[in-house]
Amino acid sequence: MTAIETTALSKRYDETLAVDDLELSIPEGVVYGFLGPNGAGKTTTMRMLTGLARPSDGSGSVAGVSITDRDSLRPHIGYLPEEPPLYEQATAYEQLDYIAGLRDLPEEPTRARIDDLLDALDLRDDAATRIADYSKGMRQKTAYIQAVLHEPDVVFLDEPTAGLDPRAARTIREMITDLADAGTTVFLSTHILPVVEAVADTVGILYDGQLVAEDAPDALTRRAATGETQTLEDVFLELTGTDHADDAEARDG
Ligand SMILES: Nc1ncnc2c1ncn2[C@@H]1O[C@H](COP(=O)(O)OP(=O)(O)OP(=O)(O)O)[C@@H](O)[C@H]1O
Repeated sequence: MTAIETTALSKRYDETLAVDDLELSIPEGVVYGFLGPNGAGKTTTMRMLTGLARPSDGSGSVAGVSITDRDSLRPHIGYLPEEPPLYEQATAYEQLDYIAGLRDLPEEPTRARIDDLLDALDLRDDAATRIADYSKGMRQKTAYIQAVLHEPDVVFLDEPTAGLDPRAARTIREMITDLADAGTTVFLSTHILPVVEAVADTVGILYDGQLVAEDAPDALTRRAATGETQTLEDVFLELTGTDHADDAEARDG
């Protein structure tokens, strides 16, 4: 089964066509690196795929569930947004217990899982401190645990390593790979290209709401004509540079 499928998925905000006829077909157990310049439509896409924004046109399904059926979608997905919703007055323990309760997770294995994840991210010693007193990285770790706690089929991660120290960033990269190895599909949006190079099976590049490239990272960076290898950054800059901007201008008038 495909984990994420969209057909002509589009989102318009007044004059702005934020996502334009997006076609995705992402198999289960894949890490999909979703790249694009600022304003390309990545967050809008993720908000549609997680049921938080209604498509203007087109359709999509995640884990076999229509993205417009938000209640049915919820147990199947986890989402780490750019600005995660956390209760400032709660401790990480309280926050994660609360989320576990909302999701009706069984108490005992969930508590052990929370401890394991807190340990892995080196947050257990601070788990009884109020989130209001956390650093950006500590918040990010809490939000990451919140997104994967219920072992969803598909996880959407927006800049998961933002604000993390190198050790924590590496742990998250390893966790992403482990998730995919266990059959979870990871939809990863980040501007940190080495993270994508390290973990993604497939890379999609969004520009002006449209998918302008999609392939395995090594296929994207290999220049078929010359046999040379480019970096992912070279490919990104080439595909989202002035040539495409001219195309987009010509298309939109
Ligand atoms: N709620 C909204 N109302 C109006 N326009 C919006 C809204 N959300 C996004 N947009 C517009 O849609 C376009 C795509 O925005 P989006 O946030 O999806 O981009 P992005 O690729 O996530 O960018 P970044 O890398 O900067 O996070 C932008 O032109 C943005 O101004």
